[in-house]
Amino acid sequence: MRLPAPVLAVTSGEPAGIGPELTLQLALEKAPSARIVAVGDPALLGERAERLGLDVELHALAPGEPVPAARLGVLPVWPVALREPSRPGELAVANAGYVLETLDVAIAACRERQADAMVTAPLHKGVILDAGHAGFRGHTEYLRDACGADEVVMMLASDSALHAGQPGWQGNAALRVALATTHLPLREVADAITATSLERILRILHADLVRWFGVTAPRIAVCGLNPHAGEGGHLGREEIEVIAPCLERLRHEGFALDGPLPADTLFTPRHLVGVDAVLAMYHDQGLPVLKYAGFGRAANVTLGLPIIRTSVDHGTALDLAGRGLADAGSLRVAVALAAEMARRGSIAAAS
Ligand SMILES: NC(=O)c1ccc[n+]([C@@H]2O[C@H](COP(=O)([O-])OP(=O)(O)OC[C@H]3O[C@@H](n4cnc5c(N)ncnc54)[C@H](O)[C@@H]3O)[C@@H](O)[C@H]2O)c1
Ligand SMILES: N[C@H](C(=O)O)[C@H](O)COP(=O)(O)O
Repeated sequence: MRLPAPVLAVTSGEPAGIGPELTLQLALEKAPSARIVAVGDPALLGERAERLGLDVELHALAPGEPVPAARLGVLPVWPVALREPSRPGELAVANAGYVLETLDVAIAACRERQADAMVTAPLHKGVILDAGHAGFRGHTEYLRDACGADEVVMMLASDSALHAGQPGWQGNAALRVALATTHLPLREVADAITATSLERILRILHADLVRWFGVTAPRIAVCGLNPHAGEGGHLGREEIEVIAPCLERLRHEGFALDGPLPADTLFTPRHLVGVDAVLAMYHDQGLPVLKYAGFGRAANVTLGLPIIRTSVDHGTALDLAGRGLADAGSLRVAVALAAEMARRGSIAAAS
């Protein structure tokens, strides 16, 4: 069955960061896997294209106008107006509302089936908080709330094809790291890991590995929270009181779960053999490993949403913005992953 190329709404992210220039590069792909529509300010994108000498023609779409087939050098745009002009590397609180509006446009388009998936270029959490959007934590949490989901799971996945070819790589071709907690101060992490939250997260991770990644019987390795997974209770009791009982309950339902394991050795190549995903207990337990193994060659995906959302594995890189130095590799992986997920979704819906 030949399906039409999926439509991906790509939010161009923090206007002072590298998001706009990376988004423009998508129009220069010779073999695009999807129909891309950027969400952002056409004047901003035009200014960045000119500054960097990128030969991209912007095509602002009118409301209801269909997203055209991909054409080299042409970038369709769903226009959102900047609140004030933006300069590379200079954050402006006035534009925080603009960034959030780009997300709202993409979320609505996915929910109304005008887009098959959304892909997000990086935003700057600090400037959104400085602008007064109290409680903002990141795309993941914003999407959870906007879509009315009880729980979502952040997972970063390295691109297996690109990754396996890298010199020196000895681990699994693909590494997937999901998080039990996301953007929380470390001080709050232990209290946030409860039997209920952990069980919900493992159910979402298991179901979405099957649904979106074609893993028939996922095997998930689960990190402990404390050093050496608590050293038998001497270095913390969360493993004994919360994590292990939760894993045991789910094993009775047939889940293939290893752990809780000491995170330092779990992430060694030998222990990752046959593992489909690792569940880390917090952001900086899991993501440094993934980023060490494949920064710029991995994508972030939000599991448990009613829509498809992927993102880059990096931030706004204000130091590189407007200089043409930013690597678009992760955005390409995020686009390829979203396109693949959209195709899987269409095939499942058609069968
Ligand atoms: N998906 C997202 O929206 C996302 C992801 C991560 C961080 N962030 C946000 O970005 C902001 C800045 O975060 P940070 O400084 O910790 O991380 P960062 O990823 O922006 O920068 C870290 C380092 O990596 C480099 N780098 C980042 N992206 C690169 C690219 N594409 N090509 C080449 N080099 C690149 C930067 O120049 C810098 O040296 C923060 O507000 C953070 O919350 C957003
Ligand atoms: N935790 C992500 C990372 O380090 O790559 C990043 O902060 C993005 O998170 P959101 O997708 O929730 O914005």
